[in-house]
Amino acid sequence: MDEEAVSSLPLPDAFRNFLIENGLDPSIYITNDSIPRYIRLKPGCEAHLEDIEGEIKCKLEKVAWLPCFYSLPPQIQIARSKAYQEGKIYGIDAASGAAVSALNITSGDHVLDLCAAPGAKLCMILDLLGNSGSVTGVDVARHRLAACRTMLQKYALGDRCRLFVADGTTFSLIPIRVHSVSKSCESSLEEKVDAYKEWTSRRPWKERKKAAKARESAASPLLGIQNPELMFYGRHSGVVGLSRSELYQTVLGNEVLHCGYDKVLVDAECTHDGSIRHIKKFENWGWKTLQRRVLNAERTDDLTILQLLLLTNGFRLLKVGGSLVYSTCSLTVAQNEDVVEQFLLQNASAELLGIDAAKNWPCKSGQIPNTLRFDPLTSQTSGLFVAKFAKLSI
Ligand SMILES: C[S@@+](CC[C@H](N)C(=O)[O-])C[C@H]1O[C@@H](n2cnc3c(N)ncnc32)[C@H](O)[C@@H]1O
Repeated sequence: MDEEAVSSLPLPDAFRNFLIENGLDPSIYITNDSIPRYIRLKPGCEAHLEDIEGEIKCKLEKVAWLPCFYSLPPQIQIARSKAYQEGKIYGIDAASGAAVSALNITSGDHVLDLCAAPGAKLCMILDLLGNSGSVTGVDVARHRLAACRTMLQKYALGDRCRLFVADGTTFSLIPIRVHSVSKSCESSLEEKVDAYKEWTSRRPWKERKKAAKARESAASPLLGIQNPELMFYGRHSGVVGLSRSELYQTVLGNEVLHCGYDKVLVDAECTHDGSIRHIKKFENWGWKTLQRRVLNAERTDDLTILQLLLLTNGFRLLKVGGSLVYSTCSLTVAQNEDVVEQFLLQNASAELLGIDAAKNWPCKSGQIPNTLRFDPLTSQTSGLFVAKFAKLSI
């Protein structure tokens, strides 16, 4: 694409310069306004498809390469529809759906979602698990995780989920199956006094005060590392009946190799440059804010450090034989292939895997074989980078 055509794209200068500095071709965003919206139909709701189409007054096109996904024109609003309000459909980009599919979730898996909020991928993972396994969602941003909790409740998907406000680079809790093995022999009656009861949003004042106090002290660096804040847990998440010490039990050294998660998703914080819908929000907030808060070179250097730390900690919590998907909605090499390369250099037990299902996916290979890149022009989706790793025993 020649320079004139690039400069006529409806993109802010700061963003266009960022793309050029990172060797990205701005022409991939040319189809911007025609990229469809995607929804995922909750399993079991297929019979309602015609009613849903009637409600939103448009035909839903089945996405041939991704089960349960449908596309619709970008201008169609679904938020007011009954199907959306009743949780029969939820919005999730098809590339995000592919990242979750790459995890190959199977019945009974214990899954860790290390950057979970606002929670579209978490919902899909829970959908895929049905009445088995568990999901642990972690996010450092309390308000975003609160939105995630609301989403789980709306779609009635939270039964096997627990949510923690925590830093994913240091989060250390393993899936609850380990606690359930040890709890009968190790817990004293005294500990059981503070056993978790069924979760309710209407917690007594005394309990809320205690939680707020714990949060306050967690903010004070002088008082050392605090337990992550448990923000939500479903009835079958394994939390109900545990004492605090059982919930916050961590494992030592190599134990995690056997007791860790079966699957881990690290959908890392990034510059979001693959998602023009996200970038365009800065039209209202001011392009200067985009430059300062998102595209700033110093901040992106910090981001790549954070991404590597998140990937490393997610992998640490994976059991041997388990698999991890790393994704970002950035298309820069620095936040993707470079992070993957660094990670592989530092982790001899990590193997970069091919993604079988991807043979039919409308995406390109990344700069490292086996990694994938979705972009708006090639894929008719938001931009997304996906890499999958296995944990070997060494
Ligand atoms: C790309 S978004 C995740 C989107 C989410 N997976 C979904 O599908 O809706 C990245 C998330 O990482 C979170 N985050 C940033 N730094 C983090 C950290 N150190 N630990 C855990 N989460 C972090 C952000 O708050 C943000 O919610």
